[in-house]
Amino acid sequence: MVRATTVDDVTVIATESLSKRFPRVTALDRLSLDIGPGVTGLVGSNGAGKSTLIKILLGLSPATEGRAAVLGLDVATEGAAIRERVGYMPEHDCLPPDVSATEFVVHMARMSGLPPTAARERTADTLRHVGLYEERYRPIGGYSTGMKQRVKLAQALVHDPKLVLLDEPTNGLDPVGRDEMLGLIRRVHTDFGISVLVTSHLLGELERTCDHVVVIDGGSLLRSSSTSDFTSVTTTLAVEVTDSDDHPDGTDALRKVLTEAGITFVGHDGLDAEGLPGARHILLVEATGEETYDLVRDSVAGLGLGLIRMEQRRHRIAEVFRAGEAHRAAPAATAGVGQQKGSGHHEH
Ligand SMILES: Nc1ncnc2c1ncn2[C@@H]1O[C@H](COP(=O)(O)OP(=O)(O)OP(=O)(O)O)[C@@H](O)[C@H]1O
Repeated sequence: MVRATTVDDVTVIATESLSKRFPRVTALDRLSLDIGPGVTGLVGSNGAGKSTLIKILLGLSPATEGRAAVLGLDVATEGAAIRERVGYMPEHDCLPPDVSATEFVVHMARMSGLPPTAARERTADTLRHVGLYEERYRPIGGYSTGMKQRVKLAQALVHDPKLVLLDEPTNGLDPVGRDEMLGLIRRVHTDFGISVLVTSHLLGELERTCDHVVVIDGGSLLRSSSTSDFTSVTTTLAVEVTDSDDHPDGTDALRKVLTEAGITFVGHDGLDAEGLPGARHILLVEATGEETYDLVRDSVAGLGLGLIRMEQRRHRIAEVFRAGEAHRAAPAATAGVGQQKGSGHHEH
C-alpha cells in the first residue's frame, strides 16, 4: 500500500504498479518498489526507464497509472512539497557556462526557498564538501566534466534535502573521476544522513557504493536486493570440461551432477553470459563461496573428466538481467533473493 499521507522512517520511495506509456513506448510497466533509507542504486541499460521514474518521483511528469510516494508524499498531488525535501541531479549538462559555481549554487538555493545569507553559507559549505572550493569563483564554462558533475551534485544538496536523486552522476568521467564521485556519493549518506537514489547502467560501480540495488529493464523490475545478495548471486564461475568415453557429453554429465548437488546456473543452454550462442561447452555456475569451487573440482574428478578451465567471470549487467529473467520464470530457484515488492527494504 503506498502511503500518501504519513512519513514513515523505513520507506523513502514506494511505487505501486507504476506505469508510464508514451505513444510508442512503455517506459515504465507496472513497477512496484519499496526503497528504504541509505544509498540505493537503480541499474538499467539505456532506455530502461530510470530517468522517467525519477521525473515521476519528483512530481514533474504524471504517471499513466499506478501510484508513487516519496518521503510519504504523493507524487500526483504533492510535487512541490517533494521538491522542497528532495535534491535532483539531472543526467545531462544543464549548467550556464558564464556564471561561477558560487553564483549558480546560490541561485539554486534561493530557488529552493533559502534566505540570502543562509543560501550563501550553505553554498560555501556544499561546494567545499564536493571539493570545489578553490575554483568556486571561476566561470563554469571552463570547468572539466568532473568539476561540472560536482556543481550539479552541490546544487542538489544545497537546500539540505532528506533524499537526493542522482541521474547517472558518473557519466563522462574517467575511472579516477568515477571513483571520486562514488566516494562523494557515499559520504552524502554517511556524513549527512541523506538518502540517495543513484542511477547507472553499470552494475559494477554501484555494487561498491550502494547498500541496495534495484535493477529494471524495459520499465519492469528485474530484481531488488541488498548489494551483498547481489554480489553473491552474480559471482559466476565459467567451467569447461573434456568429454570422456563414459561421458560423451562431459558438460551435460557435469551439469546433471551439479544440479543434483543444488547448484544453479547463469544463462540458458547454448548461450554464454552475453547471450551469444556457441558456448555450449561452458557451464556458468553461480558461486556462493569456496565450497562451490571444491564441489565443481570434486564433481569433475568423480566423473573422470578433464578440467579445461574454471575461472571467475566479471559481473556483467547482462548476466544479472538474464538471471533475473530465469528467476522470474523459476522462483523456486531464487531462495534468499527477493524481487517482489516489499523485499526492497534496507535492513537497518
Ligand atoms: N518524452 C518522451 N516521449 C517519448 N518517449 C520517451 C520520452 N521520455 C522517454 N521516452 C522513452 O522511454 C524509454 C525510457 O526512457 P528513460 O530516459 O527513462 O530511460 P533511461 O533508463 O533513463 O535511459 P538513459 O540513461 O538512456 O536516459 C525510452 O525508450 C525513451 O525513448
